[in-house]
Amino acid sequence: MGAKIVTGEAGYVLEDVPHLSDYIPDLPTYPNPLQDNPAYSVVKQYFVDDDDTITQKIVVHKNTPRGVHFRRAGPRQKVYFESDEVHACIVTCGGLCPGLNTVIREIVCGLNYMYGVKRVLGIDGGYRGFYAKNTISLTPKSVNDIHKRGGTILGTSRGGHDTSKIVDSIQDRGINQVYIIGGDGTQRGASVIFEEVKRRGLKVAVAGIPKTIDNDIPIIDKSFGFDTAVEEAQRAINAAHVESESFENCIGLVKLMGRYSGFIAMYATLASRDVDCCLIPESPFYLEGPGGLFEYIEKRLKENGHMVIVVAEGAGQELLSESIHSMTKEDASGNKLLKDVGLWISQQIKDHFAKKNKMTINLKYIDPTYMIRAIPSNASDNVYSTLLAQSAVHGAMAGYTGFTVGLVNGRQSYIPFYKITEKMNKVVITDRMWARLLSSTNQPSFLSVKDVIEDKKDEEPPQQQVLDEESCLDDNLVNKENSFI
Ligand SMILES: Nc1ncnc2c1ncn2[C@@H]1O[C@H](COP(=O)(O)OP(=O)(O)OP(=O)(O)O)[C@@H](O)[C@H]1O
Ligand SMILES: O=P(O)(O)OC[C@H]1O[C@](O)(CO)[C@@H](O)[C@@H]1O
Ligand SMILES: [Mg+2]
Repeated sequence: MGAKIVTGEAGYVLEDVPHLSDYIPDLPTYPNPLQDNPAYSVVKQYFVDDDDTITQKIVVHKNTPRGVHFRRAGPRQKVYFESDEVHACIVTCGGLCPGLNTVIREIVCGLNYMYGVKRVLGIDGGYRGFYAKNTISLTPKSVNDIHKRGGTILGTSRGGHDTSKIVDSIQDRGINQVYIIGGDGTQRGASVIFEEVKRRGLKVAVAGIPKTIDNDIPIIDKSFGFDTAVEEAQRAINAAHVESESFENCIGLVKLMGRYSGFIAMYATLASRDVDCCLIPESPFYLEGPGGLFEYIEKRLKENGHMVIVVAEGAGQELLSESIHSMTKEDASGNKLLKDVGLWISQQIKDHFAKKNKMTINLKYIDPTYMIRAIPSNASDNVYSTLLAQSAVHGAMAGYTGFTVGLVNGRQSYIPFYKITEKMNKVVITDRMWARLLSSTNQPSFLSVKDVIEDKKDEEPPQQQVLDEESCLDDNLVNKENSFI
């Protein structure tokens, strides 16, 4: 389906989400049952006005266009489903992330407590569970405690997305609301499910809830579970620091998740203050020679006797592919399989210092990657996950479909799938946040002045990346940094 674009004065653009009534004529509407709910009856203007939209661009100049907006999430006065007509299902796909169980819990409880919906199914083990497994019945009672546990009670998987089998299963089971929790790949899968549902003319609302521990989804302020992951990473960094302080010439090395986006490593480094060097996929580095990593390590050890290095799993992959050849190239979803930068860099450092009898060093390597995503979410991610789940429920009940729910500049919004899947959110190393990190660690930038000038001469701006306050005036660019600071 083509984009639903509404324009207004002063360069206002609404990138709207699809609605069931776009392709099913004469759908009946019903008063929102929340109007009789005692908890909400005291709230003035509880229902969201249909004209409410959220701006993507928060820093503007006097004469710049108002730019892209998204539909504000929340309960509507009229709903498109009667309570006992709803038959919902929930699926979780891709990697784990703290908060998954909270989102599941709050969809089930939100549907039940706010809209009186009793029939909710869990799909077992990701997309393939639609056609290859039995479903799990979910009630407020059965999900009551799950937010205290890590992982997903539904199980998850990569690969196995067979659109027509999935939509057949939706149709055969009489499901009319589908809640899909997952990362960029999952949202791409959700988008094709929506297209197929629409092609068949089904009254089925498809709602995505974005999940990514790497924080690599664009538009949204940040992903649920990210704060928890950064907090948990502190424990590994602290251990690396304690170890490195206790031995002579000791390097504590911590590998964190971050396939293409180094946000966890960057924020964990900024939070810790004990890190001397942070390596991320977006910032190429080199080992040998002036300005290289070995020279910096030698300097820090001479100055301080110890150091801590944090490396994101996707960092330096171009260096590794020169020296390690691996047979398996992709996972079941088609994501490139990475080589272990932590082990590789540990060996390179040891070899370098052993080679010329340069210095006797100790190196302690800590790999907590799965530990930081398998834990339950912290308090703030629990609240965040709850709001996302409730917004998704309000959207589906109001007949919206083909949307991902997300926080944009601190407000819950409905975002069309294509905005979420067309780009990837990455750290912009020529922006202020990375400069803050460099000035906090004092590590080399691994960029010569010439590189920076060359970079700036590049015709294409870095369109899909998180930008700093001053660089968000271009309509095409994504500004997300304000919500982080
Ligand atoms: N282009 C696509 N079309 C249909 N389905 C897709 C597409 N890309 C991925 N999927 C499906 O989405 C599911 C999850 O994808 P993937 O394993 O890439 O994880 P993800 O959602 O990106 O999460 P994360 O990367 O955070 O772990 C898989 O079942 C995969 O088959
Ligand atoms: O080993 P798995 O489960 O495929 O997951 C690893 C990948 O998943 C992620 O955590 C994203 O979900 C990446 O950071 C990591 O590369
Ligand atoms: Mg992904």
